[in-house]
Amino acid sequence: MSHRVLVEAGPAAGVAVLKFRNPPVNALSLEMLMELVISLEKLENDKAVRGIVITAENPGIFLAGLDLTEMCGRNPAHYAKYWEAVQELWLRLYQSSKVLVAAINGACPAGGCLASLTCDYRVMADNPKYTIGLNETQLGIIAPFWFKDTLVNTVGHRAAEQALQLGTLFPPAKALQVGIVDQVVPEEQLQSAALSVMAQWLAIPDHARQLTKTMMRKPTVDQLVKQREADIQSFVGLISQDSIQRALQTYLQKLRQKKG
Ligand SMILES: CCCCCC/C=C/CC(=O)SCCNC(=O)CCNC(=O)[C@H](O)C(C)(C)COP(=O)(O)OP(=O)(O)OC[C@H]1O[C@@H](n2cnc3c(N)ncnc32)[C@H](O)[C@@H]1OP(=O)(O)O
Repeated sequence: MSHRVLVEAGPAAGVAVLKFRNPPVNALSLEMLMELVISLEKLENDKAVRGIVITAENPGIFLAGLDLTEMCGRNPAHYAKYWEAVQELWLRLYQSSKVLVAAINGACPAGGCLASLTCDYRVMADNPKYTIGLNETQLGIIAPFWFKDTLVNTVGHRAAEQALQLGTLFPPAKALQVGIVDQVVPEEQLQSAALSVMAQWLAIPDHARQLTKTMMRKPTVDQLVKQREADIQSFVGLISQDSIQRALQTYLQKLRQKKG
């Protein structure tokens, strides 16, 4: 039974809707990652499902990214387990044979942006409070190579380099201009727009679309698969450094003090 992920049958045949519901901000905790992987595996094995719309149950925050509390003050074994789960989610999403459409109905920083970038198409609600991007450098950390490659595959090298170095969080219109999202629509039309684009993608024969997707994504997937363990060790080494721990603690404190 999943608490943090809700899967519903969509209004159209062959379409499921996967909703994030991990209050307060839909951060990707270890439990949330594991529930997502299980839900995605079930959907992947369900032949009746051809497409999945991915969204947040409550508008406002799509996904707040990785859970910072999983990366602060823990031991190396925990960091390793957490990072393996992050890798697993990315591999499931990026290699999914289904059509994935992200209906971005809230803030979408870092790991949230990465999850949306694994989808085949991104529709974002036109709300200036919502931003999207890989903002890792703003936290004093570095996006791993497979985060970077997923962005490069979406927006090209120059735009990705600039966005990554600056850790830019783009509001909807700018995200559309850069190509991080494919469509921006009024907030109340988000779900219908996602279903409409899903129908267009499902009009293509599955086998041809799936083989094309694999052809396009395989080199990026292979890069991580062949050095998965080394990538875990590299993460554990970096995240355990005092300077990185201090940077993350400072960032978390700033988030907490924002309210006070
Ligand atoms: C070094 C080696 C390489 C490492 C590579 C690691 C890659 C990391 C990628 C990531 O995903 S890092 C995480 C990046 N995420 C963010 O920067 C988002 C931070 N959060 C926000 O900007 C805001 O919280 C929000 C999502 C825009 C929502 O704002 P809102 O005003 O609605 O809520 P808050 O009051 O800010 O937050 C409520 C509550 O939640 C806590 N929180 C927020 N984000 C996270 C998070 N990502 N992880 C854990 N906890 C989070 C926040 O601290 C508040 O907690 P409190 O105890 O209630 O004060």
